[in-house]
Amino acid sequence: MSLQLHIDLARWLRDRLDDGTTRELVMASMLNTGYDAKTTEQACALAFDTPEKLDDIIAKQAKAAENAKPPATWAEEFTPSHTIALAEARNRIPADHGDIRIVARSGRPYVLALGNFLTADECRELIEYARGRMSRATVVNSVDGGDAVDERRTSELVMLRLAETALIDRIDKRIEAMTGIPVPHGEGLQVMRYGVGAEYQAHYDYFDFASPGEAMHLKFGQRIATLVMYLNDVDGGGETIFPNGDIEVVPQTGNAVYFAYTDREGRSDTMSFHGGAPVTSGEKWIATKWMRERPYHS
Ligand SMILES: O=C(O)CCC(=O)C(=O)O
Ligand SMILES: [Fe+2]
Repeated sequence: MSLQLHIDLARWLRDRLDDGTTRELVMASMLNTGYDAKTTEQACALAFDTPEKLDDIIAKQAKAAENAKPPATWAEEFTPSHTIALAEARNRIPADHGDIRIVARSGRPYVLALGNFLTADECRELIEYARGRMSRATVVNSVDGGDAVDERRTSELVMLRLAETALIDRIDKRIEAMTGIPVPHGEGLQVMRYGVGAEYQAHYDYFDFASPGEAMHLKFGQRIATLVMYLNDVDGGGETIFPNGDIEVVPQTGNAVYFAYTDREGRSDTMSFHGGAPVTSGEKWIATKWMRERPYHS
């Protein structure tokens, strides 16, 4: 049986071949990010022993992704399983720290740009808390050192636990109050820092049932919505982009972007394809909350 590689993993493996990362490091990195031993073994055998097959997969999957259309049975209007009900009727959402403002809306992809989700003080506190805890986001890159090619891929991150600090608890509860998605459905906040040139290539946040590397994540339930909070002003670039909707959200301290991508029947919306554009000047700090269809934490 041939291995089905998710396009993101295939591209990542291609990049590691290009930058000369060793097989051992690639394997360590995959295991570290949660791939099981068998998938890791098979993916590395494919990439390192038969790179032409890897390129073939990338070419085929890229084409398939381009052609991917939502199923014909979908209504023209996407109805996410979770919307922020208040946001549809009003321009402000009262919260514990003041009003969250709706800055922009899109029906499909379902996207809300939000102002004042966090206060400037909260952003500063979160950055300071995360700064000393950032891990080598990708083992591979940090070993390669800081050359320009590597830097494009390098973002540092830290996963924080629910209620790890009073501030994190407050933010998680604010997200619950705004979205109606209970705190235990949320993964721990992830804080990420991008330097100049760093980006997050366009992707789906939901997991692909067809991909063995991702299927394991589904046992904790599918992701249904994401909130990306911007913790600082970025001098240049770093927009969150939704190419299918031609939407760019500019990162600004305390603002956020919420997007929901699962309909009431559990189907994930391909229109939610999105990424973080390269930072061209300054740095970019975000905190991301991914939310699941059912409790992720028990
Ligand atoms: O960096 C961004 O603006 C997007 C981040 C993102 O897509 C994610 O954290 O899932
Ligand atoms: Fe994302």
